[in-house]
Amino acid sequence: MISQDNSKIQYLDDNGQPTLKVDGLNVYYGESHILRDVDMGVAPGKMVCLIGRNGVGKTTLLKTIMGLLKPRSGDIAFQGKSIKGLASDQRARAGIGYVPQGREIIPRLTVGENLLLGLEATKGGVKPNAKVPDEIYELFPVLKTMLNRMGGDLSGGQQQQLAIARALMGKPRLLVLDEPTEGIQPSIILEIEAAVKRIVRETGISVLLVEQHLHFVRQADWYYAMQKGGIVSQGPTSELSNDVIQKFLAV
Ligand SMILES: Nc1ncnc2c1ncn2[C@@H]1O[C@H](COP(=O)(O)OP(=O)(O)OP(=O)(O)O)[C@@H](O)[C@H]1O
Repeated sequence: MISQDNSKIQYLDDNGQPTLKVDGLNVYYGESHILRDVDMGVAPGKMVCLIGRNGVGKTTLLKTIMGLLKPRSGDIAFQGKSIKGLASDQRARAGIGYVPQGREIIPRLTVGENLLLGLEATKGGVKPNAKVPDEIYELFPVLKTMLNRMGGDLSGGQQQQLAIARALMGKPRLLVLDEPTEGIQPSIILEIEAAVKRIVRETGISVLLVEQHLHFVRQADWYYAMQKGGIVSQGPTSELSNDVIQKFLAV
């Protein structure tokens, strides 16, 4: 495995100003120390995957990046500027799209209405007569056929696609996805994986995701492995060793 410090410097330095940079983050729930001195980052136009067993702090890290949890120490910079003082809605408007675990689709709104809610993260907000751009349907064709269905009537995989599409409506520069394939059937996992790859390739949006499926993890450019609230290993996913896979993925 590559040594942690060298690879970290190489990864972030070779790619220009990082889209996201997290430095020395410490987060507590009450007195429980959950994140310990976390340093990590996402380079522009890259896909970065966070791996680790249940309960190691992956969701806590994403929530802290989104401003839903307050760190006790450390800094978070987005496109070169600290966002530590910004509330979560301000982080969304600054260009960070978030799809939480469980997706949070509004069940009693239609697919179309759920999509338009994503415009709240744009400067103009939701305007009357707002439309969903065609690119969204090109990425997720199933949504076009279901525009008038209630969000709550969609399958888990369809809801996940809707949640990612809704986040894209906010025109983010960084998309943060918390286990997008959790509880989703294998054929749909491949569709979601392909859509995320296409987003990175065609739009230049950077992606940070938590993922357990090895095939999906391998699509990322870089991985960070977490254990007990700290980053314990990182490197290009092309160099993921069996040892790392055994230790950090539920395969
Ligand atoms: N609201 C909370 N209050 C107190 N402790 C919490 C809270 N939420 C999470 N924790 C604890 O923080 C630790 C990290 O949880 P977190 O959800 O970040 O882990 P994770 O790696 O995302 O795991 P999973 O894949 O199961 O979601 C766990 O020990 C968990 O029990």
